[in-house]
Amino acid sequence: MLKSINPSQTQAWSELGQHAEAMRATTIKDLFDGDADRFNKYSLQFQDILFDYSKNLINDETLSKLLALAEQTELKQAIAAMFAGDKINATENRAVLHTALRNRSNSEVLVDGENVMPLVNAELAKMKAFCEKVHSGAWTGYTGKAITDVVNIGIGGSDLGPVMVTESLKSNWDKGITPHFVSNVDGTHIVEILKNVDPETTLFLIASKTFTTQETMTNAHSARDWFINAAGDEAHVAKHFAALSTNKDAVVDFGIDAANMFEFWDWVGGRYSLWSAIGLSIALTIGYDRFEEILQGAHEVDLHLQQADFSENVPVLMALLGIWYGNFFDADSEAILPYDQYMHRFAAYFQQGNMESNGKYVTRDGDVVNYQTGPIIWGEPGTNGQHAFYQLIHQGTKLIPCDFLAPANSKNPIGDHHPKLLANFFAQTEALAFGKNKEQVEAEFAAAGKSAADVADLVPHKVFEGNRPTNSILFKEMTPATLGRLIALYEHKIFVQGVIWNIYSFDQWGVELGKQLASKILPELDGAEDISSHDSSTNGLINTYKAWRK
Ligand SMILES: O=P(O)(O)OC[C@H]1O[C@H](O)[C@H](O)[C@@H](O)[C@@H]1O
Repeated sequence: MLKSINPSQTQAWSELGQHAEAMRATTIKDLFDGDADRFNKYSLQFQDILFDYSKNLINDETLSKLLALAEQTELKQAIAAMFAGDKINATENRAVLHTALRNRSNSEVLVDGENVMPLVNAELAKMKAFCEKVHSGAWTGYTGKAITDVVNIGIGGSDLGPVMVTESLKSNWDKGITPHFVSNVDGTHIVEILKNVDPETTLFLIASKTFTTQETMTNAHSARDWFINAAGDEAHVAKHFAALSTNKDAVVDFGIDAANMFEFWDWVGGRYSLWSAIGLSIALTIGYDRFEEILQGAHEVDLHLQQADFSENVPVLMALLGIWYGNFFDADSEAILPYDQYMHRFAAYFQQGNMESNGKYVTRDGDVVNYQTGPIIWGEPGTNGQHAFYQLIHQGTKLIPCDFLAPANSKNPIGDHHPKLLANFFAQTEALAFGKNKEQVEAEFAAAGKSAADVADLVPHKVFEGNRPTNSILFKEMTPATLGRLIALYEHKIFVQGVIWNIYSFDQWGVELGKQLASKILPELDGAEDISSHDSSTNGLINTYKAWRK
């Protein structure tokens, strides 16, 4: 159990409040003007990743107060508790040990007195053996052909991680396997995927921690029906369906052989499960060895979180910077902007990671918080975002701290695409921080031969205030280990923030009510009679749907 400490009652919090007032009087530009060494001071290199946080509205005093907040909210103890297998997910009475899944040191990790590493290692060995069979062609479909396509059927944490990782590592798809992902209960999703795969050479992975999720079970049954219809015999299911789950009974009830089940455990949260059997679609697509490299990269970050001084601890600094803006400057969202087309689902992945973890309004004591918790996360790959929503980041009325991410080396270095891409990354962070003041705008007009009087009306529209904070995360190139590191950095940022905000980051009760109401409404959609059991809006929507449906 984590101790309940209200961060807003700490000494550090009130000092940060006063300090934030003082910092409003300065700008990022002033801070750079006053310190030629600012980049060296406020950037860190972790393995092949450069984390530059110098373009933030912070100074040494800010950092020392933020670090004091981490201390006063007992972050160190919370980190130790998580890695030790304490049941820090108290509302579900569970340990939080996605870190054990990637514990490459194989040191003992105890849950209820039992070392879980033998379980983790056995499951990894099973995944490895399975990948080898599929890749070598030893595992065949019902007509003796090798597998060419893998369809992962899952949603939320059983979908977003595998989608994001396989996409990010697309340059490593060299095992002859094409992955597909079906998540939405909208029939369109599975129908469109099934159009492109051949039952003889397709393997379905039914990915669900609980194996009860409505969307996944519905899609799994439709896939099974489609397959049996083509194969003509239920006995062939064994060669084409595997399950990734914690719920053996439900897997067997569904008709999947327990031998084709890859297991994980209740101490792995869904949105932290790509490191587990849920990662099987990743391992099948890029190869098991590369999957292990992802685990290795994440493990390095796990050690860094535990061992590095907080002042040099990348996920801790990321978390503290988020708290600085969210709690002391009222920022309510953060943008994640990867300048890497392969990372196009990275922000979407961390929408679940952040918003399901830290979208909580009660403290660990059950009291309503008196401060902001988790931010809204959003983002698209650069440069597309630049031509869509950056206007608001540059000149809107909202403060939006942004993370810019990019590889120094492209997997597709054609022509001058990559220098152009990175020039945009660097230019955007520069523009956001330093802006363009009135004098600069006027000087530009003057240089173009325009008189001050003629352009006076236009000048305010062309002024960029700047002072928009960004983090820059530059890495050498996208490799499986690098991706593992990047994901783990963001995961631990979320954890650190949840600790400081005194909330439970590893449950997700907020998604339950909608599910319950949907299962109540589903039978009401049968038949033609009008419904009157809800409020007038819900009744009106249901009854109009019934009247309109063909
Ligand atoms: O893996 P499953 O049990 O099917 O759960 C899939 C997803 O659905 C739930 O509603 C949760 O909100 C998610 O955290 C979870 O990842």
